[in-house]
Amino acid sequence: RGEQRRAGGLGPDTWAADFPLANGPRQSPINIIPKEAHYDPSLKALKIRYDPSNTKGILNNGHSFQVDFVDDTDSSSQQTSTVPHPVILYYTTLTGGPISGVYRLKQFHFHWGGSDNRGSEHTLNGIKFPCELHLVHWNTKYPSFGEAAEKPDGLAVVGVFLKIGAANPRLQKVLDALDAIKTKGKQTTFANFDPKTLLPGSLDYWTYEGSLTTPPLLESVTWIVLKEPISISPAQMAKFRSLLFTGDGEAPCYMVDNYRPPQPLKGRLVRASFK
Ligand SMILES: NS(=O)(=O)c1ccc(C(=O)NCc2c(F)c(F)c(F)c(F)c2F)cc1
Ligand SMILES: [Zn+2]
Repeated sequence: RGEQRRAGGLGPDTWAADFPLANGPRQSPINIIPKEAHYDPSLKALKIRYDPSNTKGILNNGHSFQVDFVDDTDSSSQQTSTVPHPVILYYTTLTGGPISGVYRLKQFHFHWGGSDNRGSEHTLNGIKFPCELHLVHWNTKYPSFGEAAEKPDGLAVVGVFLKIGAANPRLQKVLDALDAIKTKGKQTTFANFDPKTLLPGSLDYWTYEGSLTTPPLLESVTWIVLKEPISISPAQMAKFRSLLFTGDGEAPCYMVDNYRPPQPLKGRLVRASFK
């Protein structure tokens, strides 16, 4: 895809000019070779705890769409103009796995291709999946996501592969909201969505130290990539591909191929939570 335009910016091959981290020592995504991963019996099971009241909205951000969660306590984010909300009692949190401490879910989003032979960011033995889900969490030892994004242990992203198969009923609520956020900058309300319903039966994972996969490519992500994919049907994939990179009034450009290809491992260890 090289220099091919991705609306609102140029492709991954051009990022190094403005973001020198693009050629850094711990960039993401990577190609995962299961046979070269090291089983680590000290890795704990992932624990995800979800509070249904946490979902905030769904947004077309011009390079993907994301479902945002309430992840801060300041009143502005929870008070509506008239009715004050009770302070959220607890958040959607990730603990266990390769991380220590409590990480809070901020948003989830996807990456996908223009056809079923590409779209995922991580690859398995060089194989690309048509789509990949990212659940983005930040370490609550830091005051905010923005601060955490600058720290080497600041973020944890759970990656889930999607493979073509039967229609996935768990995706339907997300898909139904896409008509309202077709163009860049559009957002709509989205309530009571349990992100745990998007996870596969097994929480076996590979983990390695990496980065954000879009600029500013910050090297602050502990990646946790699940071994078991979830399914998505061709019709559901087509719905993702009907979104636009472009804003209202711009020449329309379909939101496809919003993935960064695998980056050099540079000596990093990939650990497996399973034999
Ligand atoms: N594909 S992925 O690796 O899962 C990924 C996850 C999150 C972001 C993100 O939040 N970007 C905007 C953003 C930043 F990149 C920051 F560095 C920051 F501090 C922000 F507050 C912020 F919103 C980018 C890529
Ligand atoms: Zn992502």
